[in-house]
Amino acid sequence: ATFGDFGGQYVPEALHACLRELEQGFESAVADPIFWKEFKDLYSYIGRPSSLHKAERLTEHCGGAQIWLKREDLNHTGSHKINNALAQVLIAKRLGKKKIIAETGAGQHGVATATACAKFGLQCTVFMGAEDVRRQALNVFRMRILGAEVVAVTNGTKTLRDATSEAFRFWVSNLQTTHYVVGSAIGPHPYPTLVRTFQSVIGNETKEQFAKLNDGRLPDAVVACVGGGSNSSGMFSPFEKDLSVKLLGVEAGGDGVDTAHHSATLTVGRPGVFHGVKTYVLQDNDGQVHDTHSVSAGLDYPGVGPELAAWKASGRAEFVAATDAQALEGFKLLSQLEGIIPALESSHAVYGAVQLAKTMKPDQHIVINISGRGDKDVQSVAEVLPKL
Ligand SMILES: Cc1ncc(COP(=O)(O)O)c(/C=N/[C@H](C(=O)O)[C@@H](O)C(C)C)c1O
Repeated sequence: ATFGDFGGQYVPEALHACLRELEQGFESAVADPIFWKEFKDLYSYIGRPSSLHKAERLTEHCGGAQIWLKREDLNHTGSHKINNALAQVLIAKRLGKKKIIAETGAGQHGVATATACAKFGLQCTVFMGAEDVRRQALNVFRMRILGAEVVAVTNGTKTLRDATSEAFRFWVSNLQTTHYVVGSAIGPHPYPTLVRTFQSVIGNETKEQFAKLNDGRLPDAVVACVGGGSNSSGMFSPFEKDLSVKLLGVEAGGDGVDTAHHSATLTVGRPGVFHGVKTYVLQDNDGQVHDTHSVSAGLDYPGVGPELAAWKASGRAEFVAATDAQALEGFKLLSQLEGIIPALESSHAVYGAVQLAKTMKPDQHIVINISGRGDKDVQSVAEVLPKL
């Protein structure tokens, strides 16, 4: 399946059989009411539906649109990652897999996968760049306490792209027994479709909750941060056909998109193949993939989901970048105006939404997806707190 010119399976022959098996497992699961009942039975474990409520003081601060918050940070384990991890582990069980592997950067996806494996009794190994092991130590402790093995990956830049490459290398030689739970809407088909399908619980709930609170109407804009693209495609996809709803994705502008230190793949990248899929990539003129930077580990990735690349190409969604400093501003605003400490990843969406809200009228409405909570980040923010 492709998304316009994007998507596909650019992988070695060795992976074709297991991707076909996964595609069949995914399609039979989504067609099976028993699977959806199993998934729905997990809602009380996750804490679904996550709440949608007004951000009164943030709205007042901006003096423009009414701002609403979709609280994926309140899910069990602290982010939206649990939605996809649980669904993929259910599918792995239906495929008779005994072992689960995952990659992680911020550690949230690793914790979500370790949690799902503890819940369903599968062996779990998480690959994590050694640099990320250092900067997200809290989540490494959590993964280990949950019974997962954490493999610190020391080659390359020791961050997410190396962890993902290592996870694929391990998977190729363990295909029969192992399912790779990919953490974002990236990778070869069927992963982008599969991950977006399970994350679209975010946008579907938002649409229903907002209508109930606002006489059946739609919001005027929905905003989400963009790393690999799972929380954004999950929030955007249910609104894709509602053309009156603006879709705004906020990427990691790092030290500035005019510098070499950022992860703004859709803002300044261009079409290419990366991690098995045709999408947008941050690359130089010879196609060498750039090293990236972001204050948030979860957005620190040179690729992005092919569905977002197609929405950029078609103009259905708009993408902007927020720098590290602007994300820290968003982190501070939500903490001090709403009493909610957001993940640094989500802080990018807060900043982008605040800028947009200021250009809109008080009778218009914006929903921000708060993809995760900031406990994991308070240590690194504390270092820059005086400047906050
Ligand atoms: C709280 C939070 N918010 C947003 C993101 C960005 O991931 P997407 O929603 O897939 O764009 C993340 C991404 N976290 C991943 C992780 O925890 O491993 C990330 O580092 C990798 C899966 C890409 C996140 O943790």
